[in-house]
Amino acid sequence: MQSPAITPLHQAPIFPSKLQNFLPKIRAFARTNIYRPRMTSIAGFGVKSQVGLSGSSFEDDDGFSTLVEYVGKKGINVGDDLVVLLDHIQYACKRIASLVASPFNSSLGKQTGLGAAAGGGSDRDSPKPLDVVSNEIILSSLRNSGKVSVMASEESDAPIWITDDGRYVVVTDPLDGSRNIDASIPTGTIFGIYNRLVELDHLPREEKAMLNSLQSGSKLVAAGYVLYSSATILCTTFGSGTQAFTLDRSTGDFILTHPSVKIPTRGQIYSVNDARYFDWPQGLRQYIDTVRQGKGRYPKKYSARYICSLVADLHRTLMYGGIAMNPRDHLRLVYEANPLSFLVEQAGGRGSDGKHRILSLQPVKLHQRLPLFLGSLEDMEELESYGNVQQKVNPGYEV
Ligand SMILES: O=P(O)(O)OC[C@H]1O[C@](O)(COP(=O)(O)O)[C@@H](O)[C@@H]1O
Repeated sequence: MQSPAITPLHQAPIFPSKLQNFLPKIRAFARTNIYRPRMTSIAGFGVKSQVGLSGSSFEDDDGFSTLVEYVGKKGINVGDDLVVLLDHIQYACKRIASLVASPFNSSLGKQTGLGAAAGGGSDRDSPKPLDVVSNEIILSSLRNSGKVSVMASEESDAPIWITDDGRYVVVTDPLDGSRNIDASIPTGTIFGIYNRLVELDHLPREEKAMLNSLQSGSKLVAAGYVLYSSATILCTTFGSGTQAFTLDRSTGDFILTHPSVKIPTRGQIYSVNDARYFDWPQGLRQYIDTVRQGKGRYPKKYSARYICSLVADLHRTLMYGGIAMNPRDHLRLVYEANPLSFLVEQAGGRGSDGKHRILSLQPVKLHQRLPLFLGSLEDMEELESYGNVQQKVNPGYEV
């Protein structure tokens, strides 16, 4: 059977085209007629008190705040340019959410050798079509925002220069975990936002694109991930706490559901690909052996959870505590480790390569890989006390 024709990306609607014309009416109807619980009752979060903006006018009449309202003038006011950029990023992510949930995604998700054409380097896993499509969706949104000078993505060998006067630099993994997509396992988009370094404006494009993308994570202005799972959740930070918003499919808005996310100081869960045990260094083996027997500083047996989808494993870790780790040189510093470490730190946790704080590392290559440990403060301290936890033996795993 022939695969269905794919709508060109820039034309692909979030909602079916017939519905599109009625969207304003549907939204108005949903706002007034669909029962929505008061914010204070959602998931047990007392939104108004936790967010510190109690009763502020960025909430609508229902006491709800959308992402755009939250970052806008009546909310935390991150500045008009960043609001516009964020609005375009969330739009792109809604399109990706729709794509990964599409009945046609399994035909898109197969390896087709598009990797080389899309600029996949031999050093990296060849991208699958869904990665490529997601990349194009984000690139098109960043272009349309008019606010971005450079986009650096997992899917391109080199950063893409977009416009000279864009104020921001965006680093992104457009669709992490896409290797799991055929099994409908959660995936995610990761992004980080830097200011453009104006002092580099005089350099040739390629050079300034690369140098702008290799900024240290400590310079991030904002970062976030979007989890595509049973709910679509956008979790973000602007350097003053971490907030999470859940997509309301009836209106298409991201609603603030998890204000001021705080990772528990200790969890009872470790998240790692256990099959690599025999390639782990002594320190990591000892740590895992200890906590799973309940013989660590916290005298309870730990549980293992591993989805093998970084955003999903991290989201669970933020909610329940513990450590999400990949001890081998696999994850990327620039567009995975840095944005996620910024988020975790802003939620009160720690991001480390097993030896150093991630945000203190100076990237030297765009697709630089490293071991990554993200989690609760006390768990991270205990892990690092075991010394050698980085897996340096990294044989070619098939899956
Ligand atoms: O094979 P491992 O070491 O378990 O790595 C799995 C990790 O790789 C990732 O799939 C990212 O790698 P890719 O970008 O190459 O798919 C993460 O989502 C996941 O956490």
